[in-house]
Amino acid sequence: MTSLPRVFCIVKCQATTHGEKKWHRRKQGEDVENWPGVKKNDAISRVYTVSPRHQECYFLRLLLHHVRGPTSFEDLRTHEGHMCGTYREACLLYGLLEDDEHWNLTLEDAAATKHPKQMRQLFAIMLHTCEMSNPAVLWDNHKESLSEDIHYRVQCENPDMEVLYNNDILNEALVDVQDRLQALGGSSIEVYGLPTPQLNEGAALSTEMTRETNYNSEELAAFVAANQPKMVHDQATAFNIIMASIEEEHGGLFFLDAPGGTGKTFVTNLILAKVRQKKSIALAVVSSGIAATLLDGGRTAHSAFKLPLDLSRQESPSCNISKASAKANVLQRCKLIIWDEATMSHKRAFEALDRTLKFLRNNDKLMGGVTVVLSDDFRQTLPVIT
Ligand SMILES: Nc1ncnc2c1ncn2[C@@H]1O[C@H](COP(=O)(O)OP(=O)(O)OP(=O)(O)O)[C@@H](O)[C@H]1O
Repeated sequence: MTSLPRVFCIVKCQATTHGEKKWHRRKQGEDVENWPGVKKNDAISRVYTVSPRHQECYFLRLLLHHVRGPTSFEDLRTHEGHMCGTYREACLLYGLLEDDEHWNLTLEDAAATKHPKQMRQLFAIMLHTCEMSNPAVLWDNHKESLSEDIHYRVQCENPDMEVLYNNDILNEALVDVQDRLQALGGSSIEVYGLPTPQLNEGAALSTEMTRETNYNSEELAAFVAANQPKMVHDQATAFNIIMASIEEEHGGLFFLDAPGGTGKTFVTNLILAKVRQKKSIALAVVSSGIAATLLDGGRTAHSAFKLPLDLSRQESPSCNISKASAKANVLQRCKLIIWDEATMSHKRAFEALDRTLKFLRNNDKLMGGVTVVLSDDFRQTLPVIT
């Protein structure tokens, strides 16, 4: 019964005066050779109208008008042998979408005269109503103007360092654009091809986090490119083993031991740069303040981990860091901890760190699954005489 309307239709019989209705077989055209079930005829038909708001449907409709002889949806999305992930991308490759240059100029003009908050409102309106071809490229071109007020606020909170535009600043701007878009009744921001904002980043723009993420990737890449080839065989072996542990997220505890002046600090600075270059967090701590100046971004272990001062008197000490604090956020996200001059620290300092990392990261592996590199030279430690 379900196929009845496809095969038959009911029409009024012209011959009778009473308008009697009769079933007639539908005109279906001729079969297409090698395509069972497909018919062809010379009838003119209509394609459904689709609103540009239903983005992928709209782009599919656009392609149906321009691509000749497609045999499947995949075929429709394929341009010169490359199958696109979306119909929008295929439309772009076919040159069916208009250039976004006038939207680019609009945002450039706004950047010169408007407050970043007003720019974000403008960008949200543009996303919602202007059917731009590639909003992600516009975001990329103007993300710094769109988040300038947030950058300024973070800079005022951290007057002793030059704050760079980092992912957390851009994330806050994206969250604001998303809120404004939703207030206008628009879709979620990913629908427009923009990065998904992280909503639970309350402590992300804290001084602690800014300090650990405020690195210039290009400068670090240049430093790595200049120094990595200089490593001697043993340095390269240590470097590769530690980098593999970080990249594969195996965690583990390493001890970098070599006589003084043989390049331990050289290797650790290279590892720090390599990790930070990828926007990951790498903490560099040392036991004494003066040695902290030798490591890039170095701090004393007591300051970074809030170690208790009376380590020798406590049986099982742990760091004074609560789970909701900014320090905890840094330790939860960090991939590497380098502890130089490790032989100068009390063994309970390492036990306290181990306990704290396990607790903060909800991970029972050694050091909560973070790769920890201890570095020093026992030969330089004076014998303790009691
Ligand atoms: N492969 C290398 N190529 C060029 N210079 C290097 C290399 N390895 C080490 N150096 C240089 O040698 C000097 C001493 O190295 P470094 O300070 O890293 O040694 P160290 O083992 O940390 O010493 P200490 O135990 O006294 O702290 C530094 O100036 C460093 O830049």
